[in-house]
Amino acid sequence: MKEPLQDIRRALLEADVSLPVVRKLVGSIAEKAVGTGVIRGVRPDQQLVKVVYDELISLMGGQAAHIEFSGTPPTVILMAGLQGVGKTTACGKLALYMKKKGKSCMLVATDIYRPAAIEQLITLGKQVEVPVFEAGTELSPVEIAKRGLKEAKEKGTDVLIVDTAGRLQVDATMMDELKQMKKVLNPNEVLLVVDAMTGQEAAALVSAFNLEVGITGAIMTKVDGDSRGGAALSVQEVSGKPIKFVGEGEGMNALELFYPDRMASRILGMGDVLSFVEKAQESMMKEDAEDMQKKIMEAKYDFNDYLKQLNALARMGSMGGVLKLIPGMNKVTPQQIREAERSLSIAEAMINAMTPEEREDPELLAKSPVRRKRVATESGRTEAQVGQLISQLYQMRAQMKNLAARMQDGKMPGLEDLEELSKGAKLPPGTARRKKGKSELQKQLSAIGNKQSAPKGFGSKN
Ligand SMILES: Nc1nc2c(ncn2[C@@H]2O[C@H](COP(=O)(O)OP(=O)(O)OP(=O)(O)O)[C@@H](O)[C@H]2O)c(=O)[nH]1
Repeated sequence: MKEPLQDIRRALLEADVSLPVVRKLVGSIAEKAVGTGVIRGVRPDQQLVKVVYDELISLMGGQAAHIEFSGTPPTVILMAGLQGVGKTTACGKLALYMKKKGKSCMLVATDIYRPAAIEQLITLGKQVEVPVFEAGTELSPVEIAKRGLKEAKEKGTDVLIVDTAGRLQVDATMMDELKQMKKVLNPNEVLLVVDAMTGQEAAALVSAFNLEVGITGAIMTKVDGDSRGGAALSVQEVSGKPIKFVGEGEGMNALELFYPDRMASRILGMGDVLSFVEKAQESMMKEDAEDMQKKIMEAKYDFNDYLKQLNALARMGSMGGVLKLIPGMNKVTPQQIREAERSLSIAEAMINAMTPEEREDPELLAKSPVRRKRVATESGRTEAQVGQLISQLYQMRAQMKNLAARMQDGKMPGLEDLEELSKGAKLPPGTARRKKGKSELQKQLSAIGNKQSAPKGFGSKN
C-alpha cells in the first residue's frame, strides 16, 4: 500500500488540502484499508482510491446540506466573506435559487463603504427579479440590516439575504460589524463565502470567521476555476460546518447544492478510476465472476456466458463509457466507440435468436447450415455474420485455455483480456474477420494492457 498511499498523499496536497488534514486522512485510510475485502475485477490500489474517496465524502459531511428555513418567515441568511470572493454574486444566485424553490425573497445591501457594491447588488436584483432593500451610504450597516428585516416582515417575505461589506483581509472592524448584525438579525444561517482558489489559507480564514462570528455553513465560489477544491475539506475540518452551495460560474444560474461526492472526486483527481471501481462493484456480481472463472478453467465457455459478459459490459455503462474509464483510453474516437457498441448489439441479437441448446452447445450451429440460416433470419443478419460469431466463440475458447494456463502459472488475467474477449462481438457487417495487423482500437487496448497493467478482469483472485 505504500506506493498508492504516496500517490494519494500527493493528489491531496496538489489539491491544496492542508498538510495536517492530509496526514490525518492518510493515517486513517491506511487503518481502514487493511482488512477491507478485495473486489473481484478491481486492482487493490484502485480500491484504495475508493477507500480514500469514501473517507473524503464522510469528512465533508456525507450528504448535501440544506438551508435551515425558519418556522416563521423571514428566514434570514447573513452572508460573510472577504472582498472579491464572490459574495455579492452569491447573494444574487441564492436569491434566484430561492425564487425557483417558490420562496419570495429580498436582498439587503449593507456595504456602505463601496457604493459600487450596492449598485452591483441592485443590478443583480433586477436581473433575478428580486427586490433589493438599500438605504444609501449614510446609515450604519447594522441599521440598514435592521430596517431591511422590518420591511421583509411587513411584506411577509420568505427569505431575506443580507449582503455585507468584505475586506481584503480578516480585520477586527469587519468582524465587529458582522457580530452586531448577527445580534440584530438573529439569522437562521450565517454563510461564509469562500473562494475555491484560496487553497490552504482557507483553513485559517474559516477558523477566524467561525470563532469570531460563528457560521452555520459556507458557500464555495469559483469551483469552475482551476482549483482542485482542497479548501472544501478545510471548511468542514476546522469549523465542523458544511459547505451548502457551490458557485460554478459568473451567471446567476451557476449555483448548486454542494455534493461531497463530486468534490471528493475532484480533489482526488482520479474520477475515472473511481467510477470504474464503482461500476465494477455494481455490475460484476461475485457469483458471476466465480462462475466465469470456473468456465475459464474448464474451457466450457458458451454463448450464455458470452451474453452474460455482454450484459455485464452493458451494465457498466455503454461501451463508450467503459472504454473511456480505462486509463489512457481517452483517445478512442467517438466513431470507434460507436462501432464497438454496434458490434455488441449485433452479437446480442444473434445470440438472442439461438435456442437454449444452441447457446450451450455451439457445435450444433457449427454443424448445421440450416440452424445458422434460421439464426441469421431471426436476428436480421447474414449467415456469414452468424458464422463469424461462432468462430469467434471458438477463438475465445482457445484464448480461455491460454488464460487458464496463465492463471495456473500464477498470472491473473487483466481487463485487457476481458476487452480482448469482448472483441468476439466485434463483427463489422460483411467485412473479413482477419484483418492484417491490429486495428487502432486493438493497438491502444494492448498498449494500455502492456504499459499500465490495466485493472484485473473478472476471474482474478485479487
Ligand atoms: N468564475 C467564477 N467567477 C465568479 C464566481 N462567483 C463570482 N465570480 C466573479 O468574481 C468577481 C467578484 O465577485 P463579487 O460578487 O463582486 O465579489 P464580492 O465578494 O461581493 O466582493 P465585494 O463586493 O468587493 O466584497 C466577479 O467578477 C464575479 O463575476 C464563480 O462562481 N465563478
